[in-house]
Amino acid sequence: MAALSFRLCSSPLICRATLDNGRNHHATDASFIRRAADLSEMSAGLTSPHPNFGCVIATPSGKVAGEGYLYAQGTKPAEALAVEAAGEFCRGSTAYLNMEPGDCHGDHTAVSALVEAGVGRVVVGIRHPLQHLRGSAIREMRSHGIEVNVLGEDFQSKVLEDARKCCLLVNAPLIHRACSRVPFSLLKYAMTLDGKIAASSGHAAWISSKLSRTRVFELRGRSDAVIVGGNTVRQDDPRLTARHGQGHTPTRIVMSQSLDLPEKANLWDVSEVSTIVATQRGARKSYQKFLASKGVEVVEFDMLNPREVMEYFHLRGYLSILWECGGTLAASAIASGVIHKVVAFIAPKIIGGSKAPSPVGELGMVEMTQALNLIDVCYEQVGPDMLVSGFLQPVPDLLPVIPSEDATFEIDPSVNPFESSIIFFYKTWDLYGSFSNFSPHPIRMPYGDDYRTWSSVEHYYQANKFVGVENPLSHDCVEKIRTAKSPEEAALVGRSKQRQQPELVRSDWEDVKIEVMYMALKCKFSTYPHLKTMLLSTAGSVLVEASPHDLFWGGGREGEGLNYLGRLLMQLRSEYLGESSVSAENTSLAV
Ligand SMILES: Nc1c(N[C@@H]2O[C@H](COP(=O)(O)O)[C@@H](O)[C@H]2O)[nH]c(=O)[nH]c1=O
Repeated sequence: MAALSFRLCSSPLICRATLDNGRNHHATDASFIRRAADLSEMSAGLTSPHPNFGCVIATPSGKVAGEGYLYAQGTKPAEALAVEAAGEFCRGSTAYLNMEPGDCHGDHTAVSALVEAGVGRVVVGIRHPLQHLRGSAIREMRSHGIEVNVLGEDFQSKVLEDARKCCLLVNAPLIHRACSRVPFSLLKYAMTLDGKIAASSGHAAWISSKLSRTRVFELRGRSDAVIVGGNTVRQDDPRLTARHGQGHTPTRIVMSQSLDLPEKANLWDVSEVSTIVATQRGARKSYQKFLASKGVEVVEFDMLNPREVMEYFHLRGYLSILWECGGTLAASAIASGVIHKVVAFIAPKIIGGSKAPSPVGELGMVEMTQALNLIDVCYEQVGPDMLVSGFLQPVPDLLPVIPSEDATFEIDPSVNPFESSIIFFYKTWDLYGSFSNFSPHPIRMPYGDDYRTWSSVEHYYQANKFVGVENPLSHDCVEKIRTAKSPEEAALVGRSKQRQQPELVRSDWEDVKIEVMYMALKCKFSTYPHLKTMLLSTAGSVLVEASPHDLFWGGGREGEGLNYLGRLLMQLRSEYLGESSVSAENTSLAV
């Protein structure tokens, strides 16, 4: 902008004014984009990690008219919330988004909210990192005549570059998901000034201060899972809970080749939060049975190494993992290239001990020049401790754009990079994410002799477990689920109640659950024409819910799952296709 005006104007005074105006313009854009990035993280710790969206709507005079952020996967988009808050001030305003809209493939709620509100200009921090969503919302907004500027594309400046960096950081997990097959992993440890994570006896309580450990609880609350090795379980008997009093508690993962683990451990108490043990295939079958009897999920791997385990949890839709392991596992994870960021709490204390363990074990480096240098290092004092954090791998800026299926076909028709006969879907941000029961598509379903609206299929499905049971506690469950603020909260309540108080569940649930799900899907896909179109567009392909651990509704890790969700969607699709072929026949007969 400034460059263009400089070329056109003659008097230096005007140029300066225009230039300054351009710079102010940038400063304003940068400050609102940074605000949107901050907003986008507001749900951290409340819900499980999801794509972070924040939206600030500013009037032409630079006043904030409305703000919003995505609370959880499958809830109202940030843009729609900001438009609601801004009301009539949206007309002619500018909307600032940390990231291009698109929590759900094929969903237009965010863009239509901005278009219908009469927003005049949109500034976007970064394009959506996922290939199937990247660029479509920007194209759609421009097609409605909205001026859309993307930082780093339409104009550059230092202040804007810094704002753009904030947008990259708040969605680092999603960006890493877009271009690697592992979740974003953060290695955290606390060590004494002389580099020990425990005394030589193994005693470690406590190295870092209470304030630092509170920060650790926050880090846990921002993670899908916290992972430790067997040694940590034996030494510390940790709980690994978030203990920050907010909503989200991460799954605990133990990696143990031998399953040489104690019978009694805090991690085997899964009443509040689940635990998964990753082990070598065939290890200690009797102990695996013991863990299963405690409600601990055991996942076997042919090769138990950090990359295999991380690729598996990537399939489970995990975005962020916190490694709180000992030095041996930390070294193995770093060597496997799965650690992206390191967070070290350094306490001003000396413990000594030639055998005292250090944070990172053997990496095979013999010269200091081989040391791994952190990038974007931050230093922060936390109480008496020093927090040093930085990236082992930079957040990829310009992603290797994975060519879409059509683009690949154009390049070389003989190459068929995608198994087009099978369509996998899982998280709402995945391709065909709208097929997920967590997608933000409210449905109106018959309820008793009335109708009720449910925020998602998941809300409706979970509530139905407790319908028709005399026990007043069952009615409470239905209400608690119906009013849950997100599909994930509805699932959490439904599943934990079913596990803890099975007597509250309707006696015929196992017989009716498929029918309940089918009715909900039928309502969803007939309520939203674009979803029905998307479903019909998959004709000829097998639909599989790519959940590697839900072996009833999902496809399972090696296809061993029953995939009932995929089956019901295919059944619905053929019903629609049958209808449309019948109607096409009628039409042709009518001609
Ligand atoms: N000793 C030590 C840490 N130890 C880490 O915390 C785990 C215990 O978690 P929890 O049982 O939830 O309190 C332990 O297994 C180890 O991974 N962490 C820190 O931030 N600072 C400390 O000084």
